Amino acid sequence: MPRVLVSDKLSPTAVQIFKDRGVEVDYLPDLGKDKDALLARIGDYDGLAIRSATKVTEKLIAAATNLKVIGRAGIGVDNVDIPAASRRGIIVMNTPFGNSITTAEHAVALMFALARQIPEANASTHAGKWEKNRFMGVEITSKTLGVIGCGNIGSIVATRGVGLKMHVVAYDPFLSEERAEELGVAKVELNELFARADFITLHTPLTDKTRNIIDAAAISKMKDGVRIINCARGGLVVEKDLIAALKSGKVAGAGIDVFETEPATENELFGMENVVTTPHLGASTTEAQENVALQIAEQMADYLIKGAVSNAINMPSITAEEAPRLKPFVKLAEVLGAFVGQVTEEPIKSVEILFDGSTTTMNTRALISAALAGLIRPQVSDVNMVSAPIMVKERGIIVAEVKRDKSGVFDGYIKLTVTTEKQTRSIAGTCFSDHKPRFIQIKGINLDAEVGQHMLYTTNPDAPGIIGLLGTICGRNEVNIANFQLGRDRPGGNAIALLYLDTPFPENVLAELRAHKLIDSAKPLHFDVNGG
Ligand SMILES: NC(=O)C1=CN([C@@H]2O[C@H](COP(=O)(O)OP(=O)(O)OC[C@H]3O[C@@H](n4cnc5c(N)ncnc54)[C@H](O)[C@@H]3O)[C@@H](O)[C@H]2O)C=CC1
Ligand SMILES: O=C(O)C(=O)COP(=O)(O)O
Repeated sequence: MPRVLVSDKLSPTAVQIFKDRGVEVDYLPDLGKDKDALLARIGDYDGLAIRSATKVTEKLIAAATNLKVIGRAGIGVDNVDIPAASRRGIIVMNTPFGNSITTAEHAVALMFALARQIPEANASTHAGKWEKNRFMGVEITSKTLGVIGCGNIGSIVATRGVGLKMHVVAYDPFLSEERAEELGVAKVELNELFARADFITLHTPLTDKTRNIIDAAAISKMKDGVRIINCARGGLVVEKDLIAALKSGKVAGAGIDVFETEPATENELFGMENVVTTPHLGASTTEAQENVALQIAEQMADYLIKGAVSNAINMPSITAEEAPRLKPFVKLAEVLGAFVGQVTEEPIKSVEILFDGSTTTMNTRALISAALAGLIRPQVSDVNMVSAPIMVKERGIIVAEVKRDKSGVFDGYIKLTVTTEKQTRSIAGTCFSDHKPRFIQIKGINLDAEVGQHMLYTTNPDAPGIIGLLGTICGRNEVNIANFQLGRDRPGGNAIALLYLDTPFPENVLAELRAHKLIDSAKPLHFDVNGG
């Protein structure tokens, strides 16, 4: 039974779902804050369910020897070292929509709180001061709202702004003109947004590109008296620059939910009159927490129990519906990769994966990941569909995908072509209705070979005697041949033989075989035909 640790505070719904789905679960909501205790226990778990308090560092991942999936009950995954997780083959998934409305509403709430100084007025009224003349707000109607990052949350904020009769301008390099029009916002460049906005709200993920997007230089381009709202991530705003601008009056107010360092218990922003702060509450509503807890538990259980992948950051999605059709082709892609990976001894420069006919309509991203995993497994044993693309990229290997209409007798097939400094190798295969992978072409030579756990691959001149030679050697060494396939490019030309054996071909007989005049090369191959 797979075992999951919940190390942040999640709705009890998650725990119930894990139990109902047959996943053992430990709910330790404070463990995420205790780095050492988490490190000591993480090795016991197949899954880790978190929010933003648990920091999944490279060190934690190294200790997580059984971990297969990290589930973020929420959106931002900047607290997870994704490259480290990917390298270890651990899937990282989130719930990209579950808390977006709630977070957008929090941004709007902070905008109103700033415009009407509600927190200070509230504190003053509670203190019995009745300072009616101290508080003078601004209307938001007809003001310009600048949205930086117009994805799920930003676009909800934008439409709320439109509904509140604001002029909304948005900066997002990935926002299309059509989508902007649909939302009723003007798509602008960042400097124009700075120049025009009365309120600026941030909704980008924290990445190397967005870090410090609001610094002193950016603030200097803004209108005097601008108000800034950050419900995304602390690192987007340089806090010391914001504080200086608040002190000088350049920025009239800031609504800050997220901080450079969290938990934020000491911060110069605290106590400033024109600053409204909340302790990372963007996602904290009953509705959102119910949504994200339910979703992450279902997604993690789906993966751990059925192998279905949804909302993964580092792996293509595989739906529960497509999984059965895709599975044999994932295996096929993997054995094609494994074939080339085992016969290639020099560094690989590029890989082309061609999808022909019916395979073009499949989840080719998943199939490419599987082919790459098979390809590099002979060099890095601990690799899977999650880690293969990143490892291939780290090795500087260029990967190309080609799709084409049905071109031959097969309904569809996959062809892998690998180029090294010395040569180009290709292999093609398909699956028939028995769902078993078959090699249909090697080095441009057609054949029809079942894939077995133990195989022997030889290249040889097309000449009489090869079958007898291989049969005799196998017989003498008590290796039973389950299947024997031959192919050649032309009579008397280049030929190949592929033997499917019941046991591994003995290593000590290889030298003898390779020395024979009928053999150009001989390579024992191993395929994981049952796993995965
Ligand atoms: N305060 C809180 O409790 C919460 C905070 N968040 C934060 O909000 C962020 C945004 O969430 P979603 O809208 O769901 O993400 P999303 O991925 O739907 O949207 C992000 C948008 O930012 C855009 N973007 C990326 N780089 C950019 C750049 N350099 N400049 C401008 N735009 C850029 C993207 O094109 C995308 O449209 C999350 O990454 C998370 O960090 C999310 C939920 C709750
Ligand atoms: O979903 C997100 O990105 C959030 O920031 C929400 O964080 P939380 O789950 O409340 O710790």
